[in-house]
Amino acid sequence: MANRVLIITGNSDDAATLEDVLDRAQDGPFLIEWVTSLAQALQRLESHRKEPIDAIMVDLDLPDSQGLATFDQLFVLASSIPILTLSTLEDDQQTWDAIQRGAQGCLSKGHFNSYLVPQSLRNIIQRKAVEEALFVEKARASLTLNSISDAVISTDLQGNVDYLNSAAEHMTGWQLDEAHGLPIDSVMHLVNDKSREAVANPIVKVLQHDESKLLAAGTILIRRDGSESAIEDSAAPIHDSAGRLKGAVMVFHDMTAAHAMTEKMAHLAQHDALTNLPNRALLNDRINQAIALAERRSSHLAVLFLDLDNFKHINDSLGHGVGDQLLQAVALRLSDCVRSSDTVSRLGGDEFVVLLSESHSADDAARTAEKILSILAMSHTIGQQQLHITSSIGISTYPNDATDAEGLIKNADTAMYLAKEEGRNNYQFFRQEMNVHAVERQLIEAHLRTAMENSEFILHYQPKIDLHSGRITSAEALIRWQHPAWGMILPARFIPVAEACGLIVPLGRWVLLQACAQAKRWENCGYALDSVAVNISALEFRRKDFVDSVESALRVTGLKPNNLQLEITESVLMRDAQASATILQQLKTLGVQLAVDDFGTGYSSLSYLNQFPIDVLKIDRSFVQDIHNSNGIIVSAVIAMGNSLKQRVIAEGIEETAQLEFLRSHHCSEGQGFLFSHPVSAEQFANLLRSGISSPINTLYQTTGTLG
Ligand SMILES: Nc1nc2c(ncn2[C@@H]2O[C@@H]3COP(=O)(O)O[C@H]4[C@@H](O)[C@H](n5cnc6c(=O)[nH]c(N)nc65)O[C@@H]4COP(=O)(O)O[C@H]3[C@H]2O)c(=O)[nH]1
Repeated sequence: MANRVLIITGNSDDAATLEDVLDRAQDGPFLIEWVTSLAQALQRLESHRKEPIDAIMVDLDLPDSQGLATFDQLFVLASSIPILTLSTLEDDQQTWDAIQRGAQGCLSKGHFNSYLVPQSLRNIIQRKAVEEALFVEKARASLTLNSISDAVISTDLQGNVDYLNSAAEHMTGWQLDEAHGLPIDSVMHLVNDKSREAVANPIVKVLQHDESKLLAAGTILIRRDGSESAIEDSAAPIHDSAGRLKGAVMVFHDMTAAHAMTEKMAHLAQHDALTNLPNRALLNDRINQAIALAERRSSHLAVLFLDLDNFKHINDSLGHGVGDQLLQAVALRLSDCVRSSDTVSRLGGDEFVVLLSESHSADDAARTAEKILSILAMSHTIGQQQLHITSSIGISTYPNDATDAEGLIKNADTAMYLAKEEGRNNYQFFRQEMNVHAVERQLIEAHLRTAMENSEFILHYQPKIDLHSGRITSAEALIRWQHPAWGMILPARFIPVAEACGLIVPLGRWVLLQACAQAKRWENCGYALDSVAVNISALEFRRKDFVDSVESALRVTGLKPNNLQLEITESVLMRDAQASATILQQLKTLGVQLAVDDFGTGYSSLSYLNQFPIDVLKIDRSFVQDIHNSNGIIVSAVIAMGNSLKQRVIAEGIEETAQLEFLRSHHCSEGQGFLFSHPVSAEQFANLLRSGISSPINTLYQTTGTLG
């Protein structure tokens, strides 16, 4: 491609010679433009962008400008174009000055006809092009280095800093011009994060061994202002084109945020997000560590499995927000109950596990469990509400109950279930036979699921007797499970399982329907029964559709509401007395009779009892059977209370004539128990209705004469 050359000279001979030599040049082709004055030259350069000039040849002595002033003015517009001055030998100083100011060289007048002229011109054009490319390359490198987030710092062969990019300036606190020439160690002060001892700069090692080096892990860079950041990366040698070592460069970046993020991720992986307590994974680690320690010291440890009683009810009725806050409050209280060497963890839901890693004896664990029970039972203020909650705890110990984390947790869980069955708000130590119990539960649950479809349940009925007339007043329906292989199973074995897995709801509906239908059949046969009584479990009682299901059973069977008695245990009623009062009121509106079962065992608040629309109080069997030892103090007090509240009192579990005599003499109106009859099938019950009760009661009536 032709190179465009601008010749600026007032001397037409010089111009002609130059044009001639360039025209003939083999290094060409050249396109020549000739102007005679500086003004014309400047004018031409204005349009340089449109038609670029590749080189300028200028005589500094022009008609309108002389000497270096000519060069200076020209250079303002043509700094990127290589310029050769045309001079005489006498102009030596001026030529030198022009080169100092940016000229690429000079051509001596009198030698313009030489083949060296086009050659020199070609050389300076090429050199300028290379310089330009280098400049662009350097600008690009500089821009890139200053816009990356990695810090880059380089040194010469002696390890003195010769470059820092912006990120390195920011991270070290040193500007390039301040750091330039300083030893790398004074600009980058490195220490180990743990030992705080100085760490050798990898640049020094690179210069010693002429090979790349990684920065030691855990290196901290101390900035000029004393602040610190964790850094990571490597250093490498810089070689010249001949492969000689010229210096070293180090690239590094701030790991502080990444380290913090890693730590946060590790924390999240091992902790429960809601309570910030260790989760199951971390708990397992801690238990395994504690076991290893206990093994070396031949000591003990204990695992407490804790479950909140009726937490689901709080969650369902007050919302998950309140439930979450309650769990957080429980987490805090639990943490306050134990030593710092112990671990409180949340497994999920309302299940917590406490590891007592320095439990010296079972008594230690029992004391902690008692402390936890009483501290959690204290009221919790959540927002505007005062919440009351109890908990059930199962305890397993190492090495007695299990020798690994999984076994200890599992056995404590099993013991916790027993604590629930024992009436909640208590703790139980694991015993090996509980495992048998747990396996049995699972088996029962599996069989329960098909028992309904296979019609394996039947109802037995136990008569309630008017203790003054001996008449059968009503029947209590009691469920039995006739398992094809296991035989007759009593409710104590399967009702708690059905309650725990929710099967009690369909089962309870079936009982209600069957009992109402049977009562209606007896009514149709002309048997005068006041009512049939049905036991209602906590889960059924709290269901929103419970009142509807009672109403539907009455409608379907045609039994009058007043002929149905619902027995609800005292502890179920008292668990949330206010809510219970509402449900009882709805049932009362329906017209059914309401009885408090197991009365005396559930710590009733008498003020509530007074508000409940209760018809019947059933004195728990344990009090009746204790009449002999306690002179019947509780029984007589309950009878007196029932009479004053205008509630009928029924005594459960009458087995002995002496008990019957006591009850009658204290004006207890009704009773049931083996003394009169065990629970019997519907047919046998019909026989009883026909023939009446043949039991010591009749003898009693005969000997005492009058009734009531
Ligand atoms: N030692 C002794 N026991 C006597 C005597 N008289 C009656 N019993 C027993 O005492 C229990 C009375 O029922 P409960 O207290 O409501 O206690 C019931 C009740 O809580 C529950 N249950 C029974 N049927 C149902 C049902 O259909 N639904 C629900 N939710 N629970 C039921 O199972 C519990 C146990 O029922 P059963 O095994 O049938 O046991 C019955 C009955 O057989 C006596 O003189 N001495």
